[in-house]
Amino acid sequence: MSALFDALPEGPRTIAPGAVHLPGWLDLGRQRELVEACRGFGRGPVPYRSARLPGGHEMSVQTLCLGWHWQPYRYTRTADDVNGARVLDFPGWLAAWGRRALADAYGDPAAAKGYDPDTALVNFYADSARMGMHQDKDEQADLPVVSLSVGDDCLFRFGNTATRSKPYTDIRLRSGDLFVFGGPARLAYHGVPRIYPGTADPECGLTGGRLNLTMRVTGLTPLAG
Ligand SMILES: O=C(O)CCC(=O)C(=O)O
Ligand SMILES: [Fe+2]
Repeated sequence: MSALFDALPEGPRTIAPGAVHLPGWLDLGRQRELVEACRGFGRGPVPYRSARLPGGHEMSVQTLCLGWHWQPYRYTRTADDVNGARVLDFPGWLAAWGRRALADAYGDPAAAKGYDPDTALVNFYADSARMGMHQDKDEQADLPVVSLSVGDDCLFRFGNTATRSKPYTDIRLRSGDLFVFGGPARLAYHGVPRIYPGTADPECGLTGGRLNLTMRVTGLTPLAG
């Protein structure tokens, strides 16, 4: 296990082949660092916003993107549904966290070494925000998604690759938890049916709500978009 991060209070839990939950992967100091970084991203050229779905419905989470801008359901370099600005570059330190996450989740440092995420979606959930069951399938690469959570606990529902309904596993994701899904679980449906307000340790850097960052490999070329 990495020296940069505290020893895990519980070991990794395999939820499905390719899907691993590592409770408490980020210590409180790292959680605060991530919160601070995400606050800083919001002062960048593109603010957090609630994405609008093609049917007109606005998502209840507020999202900011790094590297590539995601809008339902595609990636572009500029935030065309916000203010047209180019999103911030994907930070090198975050890619390093992603490699460490993969090494810890799968116990395969060699495979983790080549992981080079080029986009991240940072989601902020207020108390009543939620995210419906969906697949992360706008990427053109099949490399794993690395998910980090800080702030209030949530109910995270991790399902199967065929339908948005059962069978699924309900997991409580807490501040500092890492969840990785790749391989046969890469296209599994997942969602966040609820947040548990007031459950975060204020020392994590967030006094309310939940922050989740997922990093991914788009498989898009830098000249596109
Ligand atoms: O908030 C989470 O834990 C999941 C977020 C998610 O599924 C997404 O951004 O695609
Ligand atoms: Fe997702």
